[in-house]
Amino acid sequence: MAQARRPFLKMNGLGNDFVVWDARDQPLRLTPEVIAKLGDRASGIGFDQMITVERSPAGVDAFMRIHNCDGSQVDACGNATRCIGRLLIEETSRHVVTIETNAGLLHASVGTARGSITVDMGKPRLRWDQIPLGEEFADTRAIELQIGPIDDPILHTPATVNMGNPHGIFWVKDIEAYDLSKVGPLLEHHPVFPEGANISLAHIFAPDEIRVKVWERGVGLTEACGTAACAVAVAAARDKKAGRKSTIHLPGGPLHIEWRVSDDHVLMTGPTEVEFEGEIDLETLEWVRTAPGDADLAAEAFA
Ligand SMILES: N[C@@H](CCC[C@H](N)C(=O)O)C(=O)O
Repeated sequence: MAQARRPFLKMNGLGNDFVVWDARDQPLRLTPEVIAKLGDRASGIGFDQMITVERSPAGVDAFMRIHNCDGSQVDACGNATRCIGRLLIEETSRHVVTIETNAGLLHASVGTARGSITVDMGKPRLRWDQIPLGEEFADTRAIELQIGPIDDPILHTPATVNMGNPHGIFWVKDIEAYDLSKVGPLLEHHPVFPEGANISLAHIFAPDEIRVKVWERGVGLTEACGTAACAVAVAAARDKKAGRKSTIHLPGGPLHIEWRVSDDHVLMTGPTEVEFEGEIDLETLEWVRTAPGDADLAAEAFA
């Protein structure tokens, strides 16, 4: 049966962008092929992740299903959790909402800076089989892995962290000195990461200030990755390279991360943006913008 035109929202967190469907009353399941077509920036809507908001089986505010733009389904997306948190906070007029994900229940709340949202991303998982890694490593702060010549590796001994999804973090002196679009795919699919991994280059340039560039699993280079920011902050604090609160500077802007001492939870704070509202014909995949987003509305207000 032909599906009617479906409304969607285009949102982003620091340029890490999403198409968001409200499927709470009208279920929506798209094939990986259709998701990949929609995600294509040349011929589709274009996004890093597709987020389907569904009714929560656990009975909390909503369930959030996450697909990368290659069509793969994944368990966690930090920036999208902030975006969905914002929508639910606006909808319910509450200060805190709970979002069910395949990585657990996450709480989103109004952040301290204007317009910002804080998400409690839960506890990082640090054991080799939780990340998961393909073989046993007693210490996941620096695992044996290198690419390039044995005696002069290009990148080596990453820290590994699971924030609901797997992350490998390489400490470097200059994140721009590497072509992450070349080494990223090799590392994402390295056999040491049986489920693949998001790969970060990280440089601590001042106390608790870390510059990060991310190659996202199932996507490629992105402007920002919330779970990577959390993973880097945890890896830095674990290794005493930084304190429990740090600012992670991504190409799209900064995220503030706290790895709370009292309960080991990781809190991520940063902005969200509605880019526009749209509608799509799911038969033909033709889509149109139907309403402006935050930036256009702000511009209109000052015109
Ligand atoms: N952009 C996200 C991470 C999305 C999932 C990731 N690509 C994976 O495959 O694990 C974020 O903000 O965390």
